[in-house]
Amino acid sequence: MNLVESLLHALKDHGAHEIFGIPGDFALPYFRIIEESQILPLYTLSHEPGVGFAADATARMRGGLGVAAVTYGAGAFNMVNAVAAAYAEKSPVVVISGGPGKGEASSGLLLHHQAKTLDSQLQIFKEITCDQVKLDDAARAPADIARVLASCLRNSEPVYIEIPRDMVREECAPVVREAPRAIDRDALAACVDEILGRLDVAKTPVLMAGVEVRRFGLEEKVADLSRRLGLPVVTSFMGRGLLTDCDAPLVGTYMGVAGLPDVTQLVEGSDGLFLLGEIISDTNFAVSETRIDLRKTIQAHNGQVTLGYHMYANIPLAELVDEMLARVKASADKAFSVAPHQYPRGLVADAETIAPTDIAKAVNDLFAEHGKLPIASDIGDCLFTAMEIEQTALLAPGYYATMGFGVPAGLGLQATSGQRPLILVGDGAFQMTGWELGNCKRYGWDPIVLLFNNASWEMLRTFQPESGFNDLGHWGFAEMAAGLGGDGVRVSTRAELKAALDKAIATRGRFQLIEVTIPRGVLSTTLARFVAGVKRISMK
Ligand SMILES: Cc1ncc(Cc2c([C@H](C)O)sc(CCOP(=O)(O)OP(=O)(O)O)c2C)c(N)n1
Ligand SMILES: [Mg+2]
Repeated sequence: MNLVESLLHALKDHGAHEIFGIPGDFALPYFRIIEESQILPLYTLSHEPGVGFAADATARMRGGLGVAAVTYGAGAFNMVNAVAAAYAEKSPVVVISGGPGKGEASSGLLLHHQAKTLDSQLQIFKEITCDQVKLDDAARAPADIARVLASCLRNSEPVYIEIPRDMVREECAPVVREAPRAIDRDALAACVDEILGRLDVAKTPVLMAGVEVRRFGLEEKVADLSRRLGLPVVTSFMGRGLLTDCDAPLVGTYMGVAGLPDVTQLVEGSDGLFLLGEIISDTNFAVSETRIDLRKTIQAHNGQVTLGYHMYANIPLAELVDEMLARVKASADKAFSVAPHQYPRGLVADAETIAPTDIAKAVNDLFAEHGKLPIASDIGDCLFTAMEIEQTALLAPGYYATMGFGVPAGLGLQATSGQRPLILVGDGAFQMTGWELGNCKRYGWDPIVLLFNNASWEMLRTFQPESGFNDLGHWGFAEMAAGLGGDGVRVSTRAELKAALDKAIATRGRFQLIEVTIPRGVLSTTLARFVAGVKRISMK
């Protein structure tokens, strides 16, 4: 077996299901082996940011590893932002880059695609990955690959693998998975004792499920644990979509001043807030009505548990949840029932213009009639609108907040799960990566795309209305769909929106782009609450 085949088998063995990529001359040799070996399916896209976002989405949607394959220099550097997003949001993406062969590295010439030194790329990716390797020694390669892929899964963070292009066909032994790292069982037991003790004395304990619960495949177990403990469950803004298909007492999404008052009160009034797998970020906690004293919370994330002023190191989330389940038996007297939140429905299909919350109503009506679709959302008001849509699987960069994620993530979602996605994207973000829809026809993907066209960087305008640079003008997105291989329609009234969604859900095999004209300055209910809340807090 050659070195690339050994890597591909290892990727599959560690949970990769497909590869997204764009080749280059430094990558052609290893792409050839991907293509001829058929070990993992390869999907090529048009721009490396899309490759990174799509690979990230496959890991978020299905678990396991996402794989983004690129060429050296221009390709890899083009993907830095998407990998940074995956790192920030703890998504296990394996970055594979072709690289200069060992012979050419010593040619004394500056190589094309080289930035500063030949190692600059590796150095830059060290800042946004948890482990790295350059496969320049076939004898060492199996152990190096095992180490790096184990790091990727253990930390749920991206890793970087560079393949010198003259190494790809070197004979290489199969990769043997690293043994799981041992943990201190006594420390784990003491930690669980302390957590259960804290929760037991709390009058209003609450469990907040964060993204690590999904990343480590723990949703069902966490739902079971919350029922046994009799804890109401909320998700953070980033964690929206978690536990959707589980039998958990899920109250809603905590968004501080921008969220539902009863959820905000439940979280901010709790004397036992258990943050499980949560990223302690500003988008999750900075807009609290009453500042949450994080020192009084129980925080389990990044492989450690913090209670008050002390911390238990090396407590993997999966081990913690398993140990708690082993200690807490089901107890009917702690059963906790939650009145399901009523999301807006019943769009009036009339000649009125469309507000983002009308879009949420139309989608909720569609879900009620045809069943739910998983959602991939970009950032902007489309993501705030997603908070008004029924709970469903949701992929979105809710913390790192990069634009451009939505469309490629929807393609990755459909490629890895086979499910038809609903993509929510603003006009500004669509201008960045929306063109990846042109790849749908080759692969038979047929997302439904709701393009929120307010002809503006509206989120920026809400905070700086005096700036004219937020005006984007009207692009004819609907007319462009046909040229990209899909169907496009522009809608300006609520009746047109309903008709367009009815047609889209009934049409398979071609992407359906619905360009929704939204009057300038009209925000979703959630974003309006967020802006008012942030302004109110900033004046305190
Ligand atoms: C890659 C990238 N570039 C710039 C930004 C800054 C930024 C926002 C965040 C705050 O940093 S929100 C926003 C405007 C988004 O416009 P659009 O997609 O049309 O959505 P909407 O009109 O609903 O705002 C920008 C430019 C970003 N988040 N990501
Ligand atoms: Mg916009």
